[in-house]
Amino acid sequence: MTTTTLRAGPAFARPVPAPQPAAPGPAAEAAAVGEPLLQVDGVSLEYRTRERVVRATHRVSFDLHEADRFVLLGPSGCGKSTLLKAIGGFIRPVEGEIRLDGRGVSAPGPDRIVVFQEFDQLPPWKTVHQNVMFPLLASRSLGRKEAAERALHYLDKVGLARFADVHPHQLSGGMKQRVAIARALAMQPRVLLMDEPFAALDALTRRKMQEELLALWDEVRFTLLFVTHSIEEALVVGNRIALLSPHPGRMRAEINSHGFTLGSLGGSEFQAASQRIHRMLFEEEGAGA
Ligand SMILES: Nc1ncnc2c1ncn2[C@@H]1O[C@H](COP(=O)(O)OP(=O)(O)OP(=O)(O)O)[C@@H](O)[C@H]1O
Repeated sequence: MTTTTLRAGPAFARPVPAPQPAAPGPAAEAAAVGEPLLQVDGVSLEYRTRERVVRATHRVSFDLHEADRFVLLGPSGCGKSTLLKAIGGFIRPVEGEIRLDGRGVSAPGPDRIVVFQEFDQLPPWKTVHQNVMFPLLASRSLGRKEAAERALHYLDKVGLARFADVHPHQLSGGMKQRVAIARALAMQPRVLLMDEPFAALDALTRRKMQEELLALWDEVRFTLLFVTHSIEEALVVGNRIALLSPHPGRMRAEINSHGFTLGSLGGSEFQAASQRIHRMLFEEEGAGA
């Protein structure tokens, strides 16, 4: 779809139908041909403490297909990180189901790797190379020689092969995030989950990292689920964007955004799209979903 299509309201945003009750029964059998890679199906998530229950998301549904760059966009507290944790297998839905390749997700696994915002996700006593090798060895995915080769391959992809033998404290914030991305991609997950990975970077580095992520995607074509609360970042990084309403998060709309790139920044179509999303997120509160 081109940016021209994005001007047209109905094609730009597809309103989300009324929430359906959670699908009953066991997880589906093996993935059928053409079935989405990841299905989030009527998922409600809660935190339970002794005093109260906090509902983080309410009956959220979306599908991811191979090589999608799918963005979860919504205001602070709408449950984006919680959804990512549930897809990672760290939290179980109280209703609905998450399926990967047609099978219910019930625990963390090497097919779903998360890159976080924090710079301290790399053990400081390991070199960059050892950091990228570590999950490959810990999960027994590869032997030492193959893990070393695969790690170097992905370090090269993020432009850090020269830094293989240094320790994380010798790297800038952006470089540490590149190592975290290389480490995640080296596992060759079915879905790469990124939770505001560039939010702690300065504006210029953040833009550069977005550019590099897109270049990397062009080369590797991984499937990405990316969380952000930046409208601009969502439009640049995603080919599809799910808009979540404020707490508890519900699907407000899904937007097709693959006509935008970093080159679109500042352009009138880009600004119009940003403003429309802003209105959908904040001004039409209560009118949607
Ligand atoms: N461990 C927890 N215990 C209780 N409530 C929690 C916990 N973690 C998150 N919450 C609540 O769940 C809701 C969703 O939080 P979550 O962190 O998923 O939102 P978010 O959209 O990722 O926000 P942000 O953009 O600020 O990171 C919020 O109301 C939050 O206060």
